[in-house]
This record gives sequence, C-alpha cells and structure tokens, in this order.
Amino acid sequence: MKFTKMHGIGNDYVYVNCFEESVKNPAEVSKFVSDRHFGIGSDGLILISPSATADFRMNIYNADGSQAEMCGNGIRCVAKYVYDYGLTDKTEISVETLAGIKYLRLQVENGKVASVEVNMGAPILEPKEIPVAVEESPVVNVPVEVKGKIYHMTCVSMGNPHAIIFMNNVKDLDIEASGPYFENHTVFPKRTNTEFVEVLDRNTVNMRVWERGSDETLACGTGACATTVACILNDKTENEVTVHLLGGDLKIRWDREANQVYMTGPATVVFDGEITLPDDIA
Ligand SMILES: N[C@@H](CCC[C@H](N)C(=O)O)C(=O)O
Repeated sequence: MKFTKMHGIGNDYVYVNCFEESVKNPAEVSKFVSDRHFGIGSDGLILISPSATADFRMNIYNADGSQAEMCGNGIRCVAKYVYDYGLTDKTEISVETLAGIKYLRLQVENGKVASVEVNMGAPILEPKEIPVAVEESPVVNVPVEVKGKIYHMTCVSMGNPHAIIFMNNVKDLDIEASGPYFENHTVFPKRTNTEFVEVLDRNTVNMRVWERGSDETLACGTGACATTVACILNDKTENEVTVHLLGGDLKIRWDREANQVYMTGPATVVFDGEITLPDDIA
C-alpha cells in the first residue's frame, strides 16, 4: 500500500490516495499503521477518494480503528495532498465528510499549499445531537462527576463530539489520569473528545486534548473549533481566538451572524512510503 505521512501541527495521519489504492479493511489497517513501534506511527488513517457530491471525499479512522465523522487537521492535509500531488489545480475545493461537505481555501506558496482555511460549518449545541445525555440545552458549564471529582463541561459537536473543561493550568495536567474516564463516561453515548483549556486573554487560549480513539494528541482541529465556541458561550473570549496546542497554533473564528466556524492552519508532508500489510488485513 502506497501512503503519505502528513501532519497538521503534529496531529499525524497516514494518508492513502484511494484514486489509486483500495483499502478493504480500513479499521484494521488504521490500527496496524498507527502503531508507533510495529507500524508507521500515527494518530490514525485518512482515505482520500472520489466523491459524487464534492471535489473529494475523506474518511478518517482513529488509532483504535474507530471511524470518526470529521478531522480538522486532517482535512487541511487532504487539501495539501490533492493540490501538491496534482489531483486538482483549484485553490477552492469542497470535501465530503461524514459531517457534511466542507469548503476550503488553499493558500499556495512556491507552488505548494502552505496553509488552509476551512469553513467547518455550524457548531451543534443540541445535547441529543452532540450526543450527551444531560437535560440542559445548550450544555454550558454543566457539572459532571469523573472519577469522584466534579468538573464543569461545555459540550459542542463539530460533527464529532467534544467536551470542554476550563482550568487554570493545562501544562501540568495529568491528562492520562482523567482523559480516558471522560472519553468513556456513560453520559457520552458515542464516547467523546475532551479539551482541557486555559484562557490566557480574550483572544488566546492554551488547549490540550484527549482524543476519542487516539489518546492524547498534539493537536485537534475540530477540538480547537469546539473550544472557541465554548469560550464564547461562556463569555471568556471574543469571536476570534488563537488556540495554542502542543504542536502549534490554529486561528479560529466563529462568524456569529452566519453561524459558521472558520479554522486556519498549516499542513505538512512528512514522507511518502510503501508498506506491505499483513495478509489477514490486506
Ligand atoms: N484530530 C482530529 C479529530 C479526529 C477524530 C476524533 N478523534 C474523533 O473520534 O472524533 C481533528 O483535528 O479534528
């Protein structure tokens, strides 16, 4: 299987061009390639395919093989892939995802995509649609008990579920001690991604993320968007926020009038490769 390893501020995936390759068992292939000791090493697998309704289609699988609806860092890398590898010469493209069609603007420097602005669509705040099993709607600053401790969560879906927890210092957070318990809490019927957020000022936050299906990652694009929406709903920031993540920065803007969230950030190719898959998953 030919592949390209790419990352968006350290959130790394193995990308497969399904115009040329076919991946019969993506869940198992994702688990295999994501392994950082016995595989290629990644936060998951992303397939780029033809679409009947948009320019391209993207399917994302987490490192544990589960399929997610959407990936913010991944979709910027898809844009870079299709432009830099000659699948399109357009600088405005649409990409079909399980969270709907997303519209992207590519910023090209010296013939290659340097950064991408993505219209991530409208945030979903209805608890049943996120989904989160609480009565309050929207789910803003709602108490939840995790491992005997009460946290206050704000829940937002960007097509995939996010729970945002505000705290004073994310650098020293022992994320492994609470992340898996949020992820698998019974209040989240489809599990959740959890963002731990420290507000620095009205336009800047620090964020760490425990991702559903991939543990702690260096960045999460949908998570940065959900975090910005949560900051605004809690009146902690203005509508434009720079989100500092372990792997770099994303610029997020919630256009309240149009109710659309925009994300801007880089996309990077690490290397191209070819791997022989074990017979039982090939
Ligand atoms: N890292 C991604 C999100 C990937 C999917 C997520 N783990 C989920 O299961 O919803 C991003 O950049 O958005």
